[in-house]
Amino acid sequence: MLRINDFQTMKKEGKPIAMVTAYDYPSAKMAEAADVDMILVGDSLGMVVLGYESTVQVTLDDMLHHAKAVKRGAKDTYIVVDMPFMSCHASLESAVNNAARLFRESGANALKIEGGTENILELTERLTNGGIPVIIHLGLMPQSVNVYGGYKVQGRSEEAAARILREALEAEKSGAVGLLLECIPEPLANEITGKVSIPTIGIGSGRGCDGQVLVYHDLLKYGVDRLAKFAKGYADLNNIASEAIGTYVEQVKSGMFPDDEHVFLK
Ligand SMILES: Nc1nc(=O)c2c([nH]1)NC[C@@H]1CN(c3ccc(C(=O)N[C@@H](CCC(=O)O)C(=O)O)cc3)CN21
Ligand SMILES: CC(C)C(=O)C(=O)O
Ligand SMILES: [Mg+2]
Repeated sequence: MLRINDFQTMKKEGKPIAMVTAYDYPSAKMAEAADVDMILVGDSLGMVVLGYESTVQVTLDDMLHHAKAVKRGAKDTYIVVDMPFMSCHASLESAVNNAARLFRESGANALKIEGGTENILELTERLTNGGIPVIIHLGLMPQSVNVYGGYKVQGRSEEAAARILREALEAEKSGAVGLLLECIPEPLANEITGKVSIPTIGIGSGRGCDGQVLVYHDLLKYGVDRLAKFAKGYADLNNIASEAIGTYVEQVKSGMFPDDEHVFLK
């Protein structure tokens, strides 16, 4: 299994980091078999696995349930788990307790937290001091979709770009072991990547990040109807799955299944 210092070395040597999300035992096994460098148990599971409108509905117990399954499927891959909606905002004390529980019970290698506010950076310092590696998620933070009024590229204005750059530098100072940059313009992601010594993993943030992450169900076109501009489908499991299930239904109805091969004759 790769460790956090390996990812720093990959950054230094210009070797891209490949990360994919996984949410359960089979997706984790597939990701590990494909030799991904890191798995993210993303709170996007609320949307692509549970069918919620956004990630806002996802709870700490949901994250634990899925993260444990991922860990069982990928025992030898670096696993990052998302802190879900509002789990870090009630108070520093409850945030520390929530993070400690998710980290301890999931067996994750690091936690990812959305936000670069002073409170989140203070939390990052506390968790780091306590032994929990933190990845800070900046740019488009899906848990704030109701504040933005939609999933929109962030950091397009000069002021917003300057703020995100400052948050990135402060996150590094607070001890964050990595940055997740979501949906920011490529030049801003490149500037951040050049100015921090911790690895940047991008989604919708261009070619210059130290690594890339894609949502499993987007990568495989599985259960999602429409891909965002930045996502790339490398397979079409929607068609494969619906054709296979359709054939099964036809064969049951026509009496073709089960056949001799699939019954116990005695
Ligand atoms: N299936 C899936 N893939 C994801 O990458 C993903 C999720 N779900 N759920 C949680 C968040 C939400 N994400 C999203 C979803 C949509 C856009 C989107 O449609 N963006 C517009 C940008 C419009 C603009 O501001 O110019 C796009 O056209 O891509 C972006 C990020 C990323 N995450
Ligand atoms: C989109 C990625 C970065 C994420 O946070 C998730 O999958 O939840
Ligand atoms: Mg997430």
